[in-house]
Amino acid sequence: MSSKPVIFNQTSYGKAEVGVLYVHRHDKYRHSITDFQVTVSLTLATFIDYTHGDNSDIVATDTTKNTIYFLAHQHPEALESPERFGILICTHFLTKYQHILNCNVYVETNGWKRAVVHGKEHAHAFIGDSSIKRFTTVSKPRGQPFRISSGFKNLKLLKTTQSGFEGFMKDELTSLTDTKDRIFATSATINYEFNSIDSVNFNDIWEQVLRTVVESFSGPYDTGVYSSSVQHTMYLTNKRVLEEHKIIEQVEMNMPNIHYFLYDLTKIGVKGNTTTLFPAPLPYGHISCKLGRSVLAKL
Ligand SMILES: O=c1[nH]c(=O)c2[nH]c(=O)[nH]c2[nH]1
Repeated sequence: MSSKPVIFNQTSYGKAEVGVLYVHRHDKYRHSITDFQVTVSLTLATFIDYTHGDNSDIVATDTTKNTIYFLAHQHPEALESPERFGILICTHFLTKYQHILNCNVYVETNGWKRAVVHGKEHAHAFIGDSSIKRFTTVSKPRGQPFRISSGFKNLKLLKTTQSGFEGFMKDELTSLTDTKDRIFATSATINYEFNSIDSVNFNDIWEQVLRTVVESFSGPYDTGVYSSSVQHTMYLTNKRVLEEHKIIEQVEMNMPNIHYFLYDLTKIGVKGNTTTLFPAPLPYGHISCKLGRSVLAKL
């Protein structure tokens, strides 16, 4: 039997879902806000906390929470994007404590839009934009470059035509029939990984990726574009993201196929219903696609 000591290399701990609301006061009445939810996870070089109940190396999760608020207060310029704030937090912990081997920061943003009053954007009143959620994961192993992946979740998309599903495998258990025209509804998630973070404008990239996902799903504003499957639409979207942004190394999408079906009105004597549908209850089709730059080059 080997006498090698057991190596723990998978430990991490920290503070989860720390809510930070920062008020940027431009003047007495005109303000803007940043609203982040931050989770920090640290990995230590030592395991004495786990193996011996010795807490002397632990940076308390309470201290981690205080640090998040302190850094937001002292460096509001870093709040311009969740990525910059993640970089700041990682840099702080790895600089201050040599026994921290890895810092991982996950930031989710809560979106707020200015309230519109009498047709004008309000100076300091906001409306919660609860649906689409921007997120990022910033991690920094000691001595290695930053790893950053970003994206959004919960982007609700629906189109009423230009979607079909035909030619799939049929066997004795198949009941689905081919269709050239169906509703395509989803709640999209995208997560893209950067290959470099030098002089990246994270906000611009995020806006552009969002635009690409919406355009790729929708097609031209008047005729749209035909989707032969959720799979194909996702692949084309990922491909476009990689083609448009050389700084993105790989991209992963998740597009559940949320079903809407025509309601059967013949039961109550109405024939030829083509307009009135119901959202099908669970289950839904779960479909994902990850595409890396090196794979794309070979296709
Ligand atoms: O776009 C689709 N992909 C599938 O794999 C699938 N399976 C299914 O039942 N409907 C659909 N639609």
